[in-house]
Amino acid sequence: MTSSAVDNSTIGTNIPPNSSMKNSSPITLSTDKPSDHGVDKIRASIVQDGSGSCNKYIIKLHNQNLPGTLDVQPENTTGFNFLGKCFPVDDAAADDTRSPSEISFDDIIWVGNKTAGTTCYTDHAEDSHGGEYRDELTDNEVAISYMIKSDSEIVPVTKTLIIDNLDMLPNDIIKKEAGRGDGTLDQPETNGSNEKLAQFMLSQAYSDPSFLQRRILILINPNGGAGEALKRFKKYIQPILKAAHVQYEVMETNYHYHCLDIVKDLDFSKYDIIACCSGDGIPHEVINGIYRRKDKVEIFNRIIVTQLPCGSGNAFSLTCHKTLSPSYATLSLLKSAVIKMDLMAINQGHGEHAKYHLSFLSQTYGMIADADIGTEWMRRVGPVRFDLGVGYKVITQASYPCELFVKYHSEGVDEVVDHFKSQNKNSLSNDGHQVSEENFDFGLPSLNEDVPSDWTKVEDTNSLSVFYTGKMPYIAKDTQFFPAALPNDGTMDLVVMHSDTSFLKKLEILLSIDTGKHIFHKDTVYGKITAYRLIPLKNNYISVDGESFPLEPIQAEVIPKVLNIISKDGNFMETVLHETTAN
Ligand SMILES: Nc1ncnc2c1ncn2[C@@H]1O[C@H](COP(=O)(O)OP(=O)(O)OP(=O)(O)O)[C@@H](O)[C@H]1O
Repeated sequence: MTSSAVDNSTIGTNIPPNSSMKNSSPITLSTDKPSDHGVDKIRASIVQDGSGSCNKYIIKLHNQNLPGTLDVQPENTTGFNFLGKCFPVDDAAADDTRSPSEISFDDIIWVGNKTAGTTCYTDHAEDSHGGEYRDELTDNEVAISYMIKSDSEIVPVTKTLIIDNLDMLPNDIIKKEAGRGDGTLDQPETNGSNEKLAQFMLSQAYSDPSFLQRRILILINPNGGAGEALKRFKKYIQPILKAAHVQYEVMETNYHYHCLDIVKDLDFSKYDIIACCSGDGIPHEVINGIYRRKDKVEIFNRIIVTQLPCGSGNAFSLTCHKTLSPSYATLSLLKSAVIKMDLMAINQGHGEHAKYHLSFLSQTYGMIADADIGTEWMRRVGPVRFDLGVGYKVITQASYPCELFVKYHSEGVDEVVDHFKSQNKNSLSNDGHQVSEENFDFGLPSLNEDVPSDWTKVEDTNSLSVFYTGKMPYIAKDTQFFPAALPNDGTMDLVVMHSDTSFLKKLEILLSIDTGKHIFHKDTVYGKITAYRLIPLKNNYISVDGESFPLEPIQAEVIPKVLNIISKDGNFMETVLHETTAN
């Protein structure tokens, strides 16, 4: 286990943004000379951002550009391919428009009133902190760590800035000398130290600077991502955590389901965030490990669960951090606020054999489960095994008979779109909802009883090819299986497809899943449901969050707002419905 301690003496607390800087323009005072400490110092001004970004200020550098692109090789961090579509690197980097002559507060991850060494990323994460060189800075100097682009990822650097326009900062940050009567000011001074300057800058960098106090447990599945997970952590994630001076511990999983054992005995009071450096399998285990504990209510109410994408399937990160890049996801972890997410309670067996699990992502039976779990033996051919599996099943018109009952919330795509429009804007903020024991008294009937009368039997399930329910819109990159999925609207999304749809139409539907437009196809059943029961009638597979579950009757219901997750911009990744319902 490795750990890194927070240095509270150099981390500021929240200062409400002060409006006294409105309409200010940069004024360069050129009073301080860069000192000869051997630490790079950059002259800069804090100015209002005219670009229309959410941040009020940016830092303009004088006569010096940011370090150029660092020589770090990109990793392939993609999820699995879907029908031959392969995207080797994440789009986040392609959309990245950092300027070499300014620093956005969005990129600043740490501000200190003492230097913390000049940090430059190296391949060896342990070295990336630089020497712990510390030095008092003068009144208008601050040390910052910020992110710069490096190929398809971002990496942290630490520099000292000499802020040249202190007189433009809010009044409570600096002490301006009494006016000389002519409306002009003498050279401004800070209130005795640069601490408030650092705090002010931190309040611009973080919507809530207390995010830096969140204690993180990193769970790494070293086997994840074809054995690359640990390397990805060390190369892309750990340097950022260190540069941000956050407190974290690292634990590795040593065997299948080890995470369940870790969580069983974990002292959760030591952490605020559980960050899974893995695929979607480890978050599934963390959530179920918590569910099995007696103190689950207390834990669910306090702990945040997130993923830093290091596996082969990283739908959690893609949906919430909106990226498959470990470094961009880590930046999102540091900066983003918490929202509540619904989970799904899964039941198999009845009476004394009844078993319950929680699912955060999806459940599937039919062609998708067959192409995923049924091709495990082809694992060595890589992610393309899934494409081959689906292709084969489409060509052979494979059907997966079952009985299916659902409790509809919105039936058909039109109702779903109406619901999405009404909910998308107002269901997202964290309204302080608290989980209670009642949330875990599931309302599902026993599996040996009939379903309630307000559930609907889905027709033609003898020719079912796909049954898929999910809580997150993306199941992989460019695979918007559930474009109407919302974090906490109390529903899960349902897709059903049939094998007797013609080959060409089926292909058309499957090829439009990348844009989410398959839901508008008349041969796709799309709805929002609050519960379902599926009775499989064919020897096949059931997959829950990508894990193989017993092939036996299964039922599920939504448990609203159980899980604290970190979500960039407070919402799930945009889908086709954000475009079609925008106005
Ligand atoms: N050290 C380990 N050795 C073998 N399996 C492990 C180990 N640690 C965790 N696991 C198991 O690996 C499975 C997959 O984990 P995860 O989702 O993190 O990785 P992944 O790369 O996305 O994997 P997959 O391709 O199998 O979905 C989980 O079921 C987990 O229990």
